[in-house]
Amino acid sequence: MGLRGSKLPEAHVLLLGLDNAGKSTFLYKLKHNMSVNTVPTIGFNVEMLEARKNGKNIHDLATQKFLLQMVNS
Ligand SMILES: Nc1nc2c(ncn2[C@@H]2O[C@H](COP(=O)(O)OP(=O)(O)OP(=O)(O)O)[C@@H](O)[C@H]2O)c(=O)[nH]1
Ligand SMILES: [Mg+2]
Repeated sequence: MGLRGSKLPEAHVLLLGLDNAGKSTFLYKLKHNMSVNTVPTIGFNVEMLEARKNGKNIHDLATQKFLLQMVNS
């Protein structure tokens, strides 16, 4: 966590899962709010996300129900 000139705290989040689990799909759904076609990731993906997007606080993402809605919508 850090501030880096912003009032919003900064967090580094590591998303781990088995091959083909949907990690990249989930990451790009969060970042772009759209479902993207993915290819198997070689190495890893790194993206920066705003803590607040579309009026939703990132803390709202903690519920599984919300996560499933995000990915499947
Ligand atoms: N039905 C369904 N398919 C999903 C979902 N999320 C991802 N997929 C599909 O699962 C496949 C793998 O998704 P990826 O996001 O590439 O998975 P990954 O975990 O990044 O895979 P690696 O990079 O190989 O580790 C793709 O064909 C996605 O379309 C989901 O919520 N439901
Ligand atoms: Mg991937």
